[in-house]
Amino acid sequence: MATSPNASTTDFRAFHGTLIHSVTSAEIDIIENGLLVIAPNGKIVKLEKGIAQGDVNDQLSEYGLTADSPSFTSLPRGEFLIPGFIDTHNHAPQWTQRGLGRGKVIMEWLNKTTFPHEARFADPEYAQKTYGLCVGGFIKQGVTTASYYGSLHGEATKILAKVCMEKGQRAFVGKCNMNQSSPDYYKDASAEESLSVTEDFIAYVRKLDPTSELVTAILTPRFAVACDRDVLGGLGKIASKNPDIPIQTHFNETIQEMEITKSLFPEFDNESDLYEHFGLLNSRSVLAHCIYMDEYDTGRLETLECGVAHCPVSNTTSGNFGVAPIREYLRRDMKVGLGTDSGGGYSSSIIDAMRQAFVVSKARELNTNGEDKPLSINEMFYLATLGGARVCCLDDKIGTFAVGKDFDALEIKTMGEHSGIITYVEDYDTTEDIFEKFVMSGDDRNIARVFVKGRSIK
Ligand SMILES: O=c1[nH]c(=O)c2nc[nH]c2[nH]1
Repeated sequence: MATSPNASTTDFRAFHGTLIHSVTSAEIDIIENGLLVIAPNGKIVKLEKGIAQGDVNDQLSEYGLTADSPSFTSLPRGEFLIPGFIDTHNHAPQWTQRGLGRGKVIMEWLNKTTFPHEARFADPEYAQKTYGLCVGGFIKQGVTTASYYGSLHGEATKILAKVCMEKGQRAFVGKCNMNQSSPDYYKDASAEESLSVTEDFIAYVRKLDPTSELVTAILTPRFAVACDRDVLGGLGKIASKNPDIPIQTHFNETIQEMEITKSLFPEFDNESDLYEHFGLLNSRSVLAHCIYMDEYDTGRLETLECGVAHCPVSNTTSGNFGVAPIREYLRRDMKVGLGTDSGGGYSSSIIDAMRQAFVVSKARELNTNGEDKPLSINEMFYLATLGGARVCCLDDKIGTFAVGKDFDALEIKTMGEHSGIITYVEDYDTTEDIFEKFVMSGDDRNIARVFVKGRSIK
């Protein structure tokens, strides 16, 4: 068993200043003079609003802290805390191919750009080096939780899980199942092998992190195109035997992919029926893209409480310009969050994903003659935080600063040495202005510290 990253933390930690988190998909709470106290186990034990600087010591005394303690942070103007970003769809092996193959449609991009690259993860040394860079790179950009696809290799995917654990990132990690429609050099040897490597991987993760404090195995059929009926059915059985294990796949991503799916599985009229038949759609399912949706598919995902991983950068820059109906998902209060789809897109930043989600929502407004209004700043932020937590069924644990949740957070700085190239903060800016400047023009230089379960990991 790996040592818990919090084992050496013995002190309470506290912050005083501006705290910003979502209340609903459309509303944020900007808490001025907030006081947040975090217990040594990483849980938030106190959240108070409107505490004057002079009253901080009184509020902290029961935790053995004062305003002079090293684990107390006072956030001056231009600095604030937000919940950590949640990347609901991320291909870890594609870290070193981001941006490659723009303009290719999905099958050409997979065959020419992606599979030759992912095949390199047969080499554990390459996996160790690349996954270290990948997980470190996402942490640097404020991703406190990621849902990762690994490659098809069991050993490399174990390395990915271990790297997340060691670096302290919360993660779902999945061995990618794919035993058809790909070249022989990058394909599971058989359905049996695909499933047995998956079960071995699940057992490994259960040992690595027995209570899923940070790392959880996730079932990862790449997409129906890449899996035969035995693999899909076998994964469905594993899902029903392991009700704590989430499932991720790609769903209604491109017209080409949907046509190939139909030709391989003619007995199903749509992808909802297909994945549901094999036991892969439930409240733990994280479905990437969900772009080309009719009322039937949308209704099934709503009824089955599946989560949608919206990946606006890859949806609009690989092959077609895919406009997912996010306003409709929000209207129905479906679970929807953001994915960088690192590799599928060119950016590994959730801040970029927020902004591109806005661009896509403007396109959707055009496509619907103004009916689907564009996303607001608050909605973009919700998708990156609480929305993502809901997609991962982790909203009882993370996504806001509610007492009892784990402290997964980003300390944002917009002035001085951390200002980077953010839109300049003027004396007359309100906190709302500064927050909007961060969402629309900030980057990783504004993310001074990253916390997962109360532990500082950047
Ligand atoms: O964006 C994507 N990235 C992938 O690796 C992939 N595989 C199937 N479908 C996919 N879509």
